[in-house]
Amino acid sequence: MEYGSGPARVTALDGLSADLAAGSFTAVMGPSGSGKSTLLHCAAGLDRPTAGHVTIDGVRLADLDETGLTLLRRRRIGFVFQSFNLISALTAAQNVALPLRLSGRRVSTGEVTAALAAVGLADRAGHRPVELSGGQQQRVAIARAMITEPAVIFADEPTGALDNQTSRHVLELLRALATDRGQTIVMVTHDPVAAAWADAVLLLADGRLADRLDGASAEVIAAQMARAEAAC
Ligand SMILES: Nc1ncnc2c1ncn2[C@@H]1O[C@H](COP(=O)(O)OP(=O)(O)OP(=O)(O)O)[C@@H](O)[C@H]1O
Repeated sequence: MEYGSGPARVTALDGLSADLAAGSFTAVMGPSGSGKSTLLHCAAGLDRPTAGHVTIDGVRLADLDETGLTLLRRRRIGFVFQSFNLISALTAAQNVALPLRLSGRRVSTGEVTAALAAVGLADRAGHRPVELSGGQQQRVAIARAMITEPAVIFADEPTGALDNQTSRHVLELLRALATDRGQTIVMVTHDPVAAAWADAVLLLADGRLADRLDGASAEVIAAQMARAEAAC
């Protein structure tokens, strides 16, 4: 994936190839500028790579026009961001229902209540984001991401703004989505403790896949990260 042209050209991803199995939980790590966000954006169909291709749930993204891509994102992909990105004027329940409304599906209260219950917030359905803690807001964001039963959930630093205890709760939820519901989770993180919840860690350096760690502990991940940062 290249940005810009001429002397301003930047190769953000270079020859990176990864196959993420359905129902797997993958963490993406690497020094600042190593291409993590670019990878997430390309993989989620938010950016089109200048070369190479992305296949999600059997669909080649390059074969879709903008409308097709938008529909795929709405129906097959969920997003969770570091800053929660909830709509402040809407209640928790209305925020969770939004992806269903956007994809033109009828919204049943039962469905929304079930999603909020799955993240432990059944009793906060009528609260607006400002009336919820950071961890509760992130759990609403996860309920919103899972309501369409997407094939893949992309999470960009989902615990970056949370304390340890609250992060743990959010990571348990993401882990359960992969293990219990077979959803594929791809999470960018700087935190080796968060990454240790994943099945595998992709370590990027300079837009390339520098290493892949399977089932590694937080200590092993931290040591590899330190090595990668020292090499930068
Ligand atoms: N829109 C853009 N235009 C030009 N260059 C870009 C653009 N987006 C990213 N880049 C460049 O591509 C490279 C990878 O950036 P990216 O944001 O993917 O890194 P990152 O690993 O997510 O970094 P961080 O941890 O700091 O968020 C960087 O050199 C960055 O400057």
